[in-house]
Amino acid sequence: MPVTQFSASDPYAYLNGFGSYHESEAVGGALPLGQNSPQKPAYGLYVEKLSGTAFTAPRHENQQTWLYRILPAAAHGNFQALDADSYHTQMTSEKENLQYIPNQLRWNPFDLDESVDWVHGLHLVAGAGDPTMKSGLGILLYAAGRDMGNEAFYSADGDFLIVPQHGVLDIQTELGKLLVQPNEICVIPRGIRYRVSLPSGPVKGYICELYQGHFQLPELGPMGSNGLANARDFQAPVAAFVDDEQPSEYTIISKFNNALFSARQDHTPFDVVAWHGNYYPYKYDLGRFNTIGSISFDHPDPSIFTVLTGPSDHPGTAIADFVIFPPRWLVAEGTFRPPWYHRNVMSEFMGLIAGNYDAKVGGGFQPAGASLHNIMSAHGPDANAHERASNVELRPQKVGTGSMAFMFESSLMIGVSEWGLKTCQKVQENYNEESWRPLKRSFKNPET
Ligand SMILES: O=C(O)Cc1cc(O)ccc1O
Ligand SMILES: [Fe+2]
Repeated sequence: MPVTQFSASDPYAYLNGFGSYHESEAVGGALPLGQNSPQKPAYGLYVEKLSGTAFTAPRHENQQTWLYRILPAAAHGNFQALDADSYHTQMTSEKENLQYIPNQLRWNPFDLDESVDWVHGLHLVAGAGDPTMKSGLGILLYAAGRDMGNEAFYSADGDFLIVPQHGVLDIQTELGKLLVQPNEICVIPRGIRYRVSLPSGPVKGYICELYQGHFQLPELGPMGSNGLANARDFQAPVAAFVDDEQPSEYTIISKFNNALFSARQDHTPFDVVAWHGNYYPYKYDLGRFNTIGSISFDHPDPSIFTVLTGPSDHPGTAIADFVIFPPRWLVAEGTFRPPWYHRNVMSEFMGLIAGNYDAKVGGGFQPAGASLHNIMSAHGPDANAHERASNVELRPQKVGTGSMAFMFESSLMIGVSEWGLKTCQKVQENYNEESWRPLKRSFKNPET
């Protein structure tokens, strides 16, 4: 029975820091000193480089990791396309385009599916752009109830930002293990192979796949050098490997232009004994977010709640911002405290991990549900929330206790997949009618 060897006694030990240069070895002396690729690496390991940016990317953007492993990742058979009906990462089963519609959309909670594993539990619900052009993003929902077998999955399309809503993910990556539960998130950069087990039973949640660039921390501007998500709270795994002397059959599943391919190999892909670099998976506890808000008046833009941003080439304009609405105090004086009614030049896809969201008190936005307010689609508090917030006594108030809503906000127009619009059967037909039609005129024209 192969045994996983870790670099520390705790299999879930982590290295702290966002965008840091880390190194980790599960066996002392596995990392070469003073060079990356010695003629004879220690212990007969192979050296492999994993690039996260172009070789020539400027230093401040450059991301790469050197792996010291038992066999190189290249040692596998040819990839074969999987039957497209067996998975749900494409736009439609007929491979048609996403549908772009200006309606406000809201989904009832998505179901668990105990019959499938991580890979087969991925469902593309919405997106924009094209992984072949390295532009845009995909929004996926996952629901799974089975451990992956002797399999490893990677996406060549983009970085997965995973937002668990229910259940624990035990993620064995090439670089080590991550245990991720609701109210935490993790990012698995493209190319990194991993296998998901479910130690607490079925899981479901949301994924933002960034086809373009990588997630980074937002600028803090006049806020100064700390606040929001602090760099030291991001955690990368320590090196952990399986020393599998007997040949073992493994399947590698590749997500490539949203289609899935599989290849066989006769050795474990989780054989990285040591690594060093700044291209690695990481997790973050949303409870550590240092929430900042108005201490005078008016409702600030939700950008103050940005955890991570996937920038476009235009400064300040994201392909995907990951924004959270954590428990917080509202103290603004003389202010309508929930979000204003608005039309946004960006698209807003929202989900709810737990609790409720203060802008929607009608009950239709539930944990494991979602909403999409596309570019310039008007939205805001529902009639009940408006009524309450317009009349409430403005004492300091703690909102969102036990709650966590989030938003994937994108400068791109978001299309919805056939699965998202029809197959999932979760779209609320009357979202718009129930939320805003009940709003009454209260205008009293002083001229008449
Ligand atoms: O629409 C929403 O609920 C998200 C949102 C929240 C907020 O506080 C300000 C703007 C915004 O789009
Ligand atoms: Fe909004």
